[in-house]
Amino acid sequence: MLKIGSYEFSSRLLLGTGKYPDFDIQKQSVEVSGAEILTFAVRRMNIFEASQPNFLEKLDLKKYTLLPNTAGAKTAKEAVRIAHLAKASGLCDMIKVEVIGCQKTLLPDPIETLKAAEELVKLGFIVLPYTSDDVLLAKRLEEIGCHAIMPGASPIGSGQGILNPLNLRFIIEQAQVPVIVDAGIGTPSDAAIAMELGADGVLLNTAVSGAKDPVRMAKAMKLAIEAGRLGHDAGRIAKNEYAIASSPIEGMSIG
Ligand SMILES: CC(=O)[C@@H](O)[C@H](O)COP(=O)(O)O
Repeated sequence: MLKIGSYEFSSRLLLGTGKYPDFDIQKQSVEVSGAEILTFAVRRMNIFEASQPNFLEKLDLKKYTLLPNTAGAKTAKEAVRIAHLAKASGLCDMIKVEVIGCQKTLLPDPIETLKAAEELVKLGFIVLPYTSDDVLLAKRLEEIGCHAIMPGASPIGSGQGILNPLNLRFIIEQAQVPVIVDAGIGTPSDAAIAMELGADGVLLNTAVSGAKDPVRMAKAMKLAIEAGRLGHDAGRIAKNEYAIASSPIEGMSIG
């Protein structure tokens, strides 16, 4: 079970809802992924205008927990304002804090992210900040009361996979709240590695929505995340410098 604040989920895949070729493919991808948490940019939605086109309109929203995100915010103040909008729409009291500090790399601004997260925790939101893979910043975010930490694997949409597995491992080792690897996942094996490292979940979007066959990729991601988790829980063997025979013959008499 993935527990975030008072919420519990059986799927450890969190899926983004943007950039699909069309809404039917989005719907099928979401369904086969088994994801229970869907994230969306509040700024992209006409949350108060039922008559306006809505990019979540094909989805049966009763089946999912919506995780609004503050994409588009460049300051803590903007992120807090977007979070208030999301809460006022009654969609969910969880918020993914995303405060981007650089438009070219889309890397998060650590100071504004920390400020926004701190304020939103105080206001009673369930706060999931998207952060870099900085180990000490992850610690600070947990200390101020964030309910999960979402370190990036690599820049959003880059599909480069996990650039610094050691940092992710340190973040995971020290965390008492769920760690959800977010952004930069390119392939199912990237997602599996995140889970093998001990992550509690993976949030991804582009790897599925931009795949040649998004529906198949959504299924592959589901299976990879399940396999990675299973592998982690099963406990990997130690790495050895030299070979160790798989079928030991010591003590056996060979005629
Ligand atoms: C949808 C969302 O929240 C993105 O900002 C997220 O970080 C996913 O990144 P990828 O598209 O690289 O998976």
